[in-house]
Amino acid sequence: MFGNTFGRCFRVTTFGESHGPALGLVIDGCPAGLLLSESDIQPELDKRRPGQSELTTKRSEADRVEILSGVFEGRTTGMPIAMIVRNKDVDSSSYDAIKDLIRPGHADLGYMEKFGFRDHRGGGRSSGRETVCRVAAGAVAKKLLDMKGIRVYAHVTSIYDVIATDMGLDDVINNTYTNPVRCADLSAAKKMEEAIIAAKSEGDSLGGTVEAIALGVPAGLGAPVFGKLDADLASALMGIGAVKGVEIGLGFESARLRGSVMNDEYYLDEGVIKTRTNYAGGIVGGISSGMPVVCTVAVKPTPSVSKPQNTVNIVTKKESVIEIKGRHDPSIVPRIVPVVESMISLVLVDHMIMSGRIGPDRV
Ligand SMILES: Cc1cc2nc3c(=O)[nH]c(=O)nc-3n(C[C@H](O)[C@H](O)[C@H](O)COP(=O)(O)O)c2cc1C
Ligand SMILES: C=C(O[C@@H]1CC(C(=O)O)=C[C@@H](OP(=O)(O)O)[C@H]1O)C(=O)O
Repeated sequence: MFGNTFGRCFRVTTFGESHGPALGLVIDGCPAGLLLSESDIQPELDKRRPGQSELTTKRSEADRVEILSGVFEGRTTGMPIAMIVRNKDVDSSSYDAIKDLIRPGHADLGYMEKFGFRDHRGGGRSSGRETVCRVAAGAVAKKLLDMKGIRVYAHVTSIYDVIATDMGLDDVINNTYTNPVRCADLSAAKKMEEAIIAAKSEGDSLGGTVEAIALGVPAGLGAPVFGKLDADLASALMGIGAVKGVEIGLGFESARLRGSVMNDEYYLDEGVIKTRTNYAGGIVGGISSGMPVVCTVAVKPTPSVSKPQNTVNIVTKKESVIEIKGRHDPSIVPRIVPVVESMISLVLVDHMIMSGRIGPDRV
């Protein structure tokens, strides 16, 4: 079945369900010789794991990663790297009451139409829990990119109507993971936190935006027609649950500008061609320009809310009302930040290997 594998050269297959015994992944195409242990992966999983604050689902998972293969004497072997994370705090009981009701905004109906059955215990493969696998794979990608001087940072820029001020790179690097909102503007982070808690107390949820920047990306990544770098990034980011929009550079704002304003004009810096602005977000013609790659994603509010909502009972075929109890993120936005970093890292490492900048066999 296609749909569970990412990538062309650095391929990642994920498996497992949110309410099964474990989730896991296999990376095929990681070059040999990379120093790798669980301690490289765990800190990234710790940024994403649930149950860390009032702003997240109460499901309490340690998300301890185990490497099962592909590493010998502390280095990757070039063979498939398999990892698992065991589910420790599964509680399917809250789903019993909504067994026959499809949740508005969640994947229930689509999965049922496609596969012809309904596993009512949580979201299964459509659960945000699956992103634990993407973050584990992203940690390996980040290590490979780091060796080439490429770093990827994401941070929350808005939650509903609270907007962070433009942050400098140092603030993004130093502040983002110091607060539960994952926002580099600390005073906006406080207001965002209050907004999420207020929505939660009303049985509701909030969305927002996350910006990401990749530094050190060399010019020349991406293909001119198919496999454009911006198209691959959009696909990878849109493939994260709850992401409803992706912008590269100025994105939708560019539709309101004139060409003379939007164009990043060139100049010579001691013989090197550069641009002073970066409205294109570091990609022109599907190929990286050497400027930082900048993307923004729009994240919808969590679909599972406890406010009553209209739906349909799939057994009685009658209209009904659903009230979702259980453990849910009142906003997905803070928890998606490391997932965004991971998906961008996976796309970049794939292109680095594809273009020969990282050797396919050994680092
Ligand atoms: C990190 C993360 C956490 C999520 N947490 C929840 C949650 O607690 N409850 C929920 O209903 N949806 C949650 N979602 C969103 C659903 O998984 C997603 O909305 C669903 O799969 C439908 O996909 P779509 O929104 O992309 O159409 C989460 C998503 C991510 C990425
Ligand atoms: C467990 C995680 O988030 C889950 C994402 C999720 C969903 O529907 O996406 C629903 C909730 O899970 P459950 O199925 O246990 O009710 C969240 O707790 C996680 O991200 O690790």
